[in-house]
Amino acid sequence: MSRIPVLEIFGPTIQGEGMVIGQKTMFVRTAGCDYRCSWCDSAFTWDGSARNEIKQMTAEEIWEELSLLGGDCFSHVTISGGNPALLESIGGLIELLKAHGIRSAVETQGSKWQDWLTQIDDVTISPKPPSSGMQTDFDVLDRIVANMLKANHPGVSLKVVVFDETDFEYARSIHRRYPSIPFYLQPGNADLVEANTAELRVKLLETFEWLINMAMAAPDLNDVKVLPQLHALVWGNKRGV
Ligand SMILES: C[S@@+](CC[C@H](N)C(=O)[O-])C[C@H]1O[C@@H](n2cnc3c(N)ncnc32)[C@H](O)[C@@H]1O
Ligand SMILES: Nc1nc2[nH]cc(C(=O)O)c2c(=O)[nH]1
Ligand code: SF4
Ligand SMILES: [Mg+2]
Repeated sequence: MSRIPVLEIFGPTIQGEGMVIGQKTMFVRTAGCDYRCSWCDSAFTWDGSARNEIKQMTAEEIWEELSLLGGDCFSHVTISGGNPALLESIGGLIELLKAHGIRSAVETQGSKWQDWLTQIDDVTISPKPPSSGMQTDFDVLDRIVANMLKANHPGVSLKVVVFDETDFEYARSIHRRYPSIPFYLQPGNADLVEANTAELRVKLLETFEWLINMAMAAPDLNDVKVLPQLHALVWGNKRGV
């Protein structure tokens, strides 16, 4: 039985980002990432700081935990990380969720392909802009987008986090490269240590407003959706929400 390294299972909560923002959902967060984004808000999934919390779980064990936590108050599960697309074993979990009538979503950066991606209802691909310190492998990203288009997948979107003007230009180039994919812009949270949510909200709303203004002035982004991290506005930098 192939296992999945799980760092946290939480919910029900709302999806705070992107294409299904506001959707009531459970979260399964896997351990491990092939990237090391400078501003990663989930660095504990890969920096070793939470290594003692990683549980190697079967799909059935994950389902049990989801049921225990969510009872009958959920019909949607979001898989995030880390990078869940590192794990072939997620395929079995998706099948099990489907068998229970549960819809699924995934958050991934578009650096790895898995066949199970086509089985997910809401697929968010989030290529990383220059401020992350990461470099996009466009051969891989092109192939992932092409595979999703070939599968006629109805629920795929691109979401780019933007911290500065260089990131904004990168985001534009992503939209230009894949014009048929619904495109989302998300302001970066630059203060991952602020424990005072009221103070964090002010900063997050300022960067949200900056990003709205940038997008409104860009004629090549007339179809873009600009969204804040809703969960950060509500719960701040708290983990497991
Ligand atoms: C923690 S990542 C996990 C999934 C996958 N590794 C990825 O990056 O898409 C989930 C989402 O959070 C976003 N994110 C991470 N750190 C952030 C930050 N400081 N501010 C805004 N968004 C952030 C990522 O860009 C991604 O869209
Ligand atoms: N509520 C909530 N929404 C989210 N959307 C993406 C998240 C993530 O960390 O992948 C996330 C998260 O951690 N919490
Ligand atoms: S790709 Fe996602 S999980 Fe990995 S370091 Fe970047 S933001 Fe964090
Ligand atoms: Mg998050």
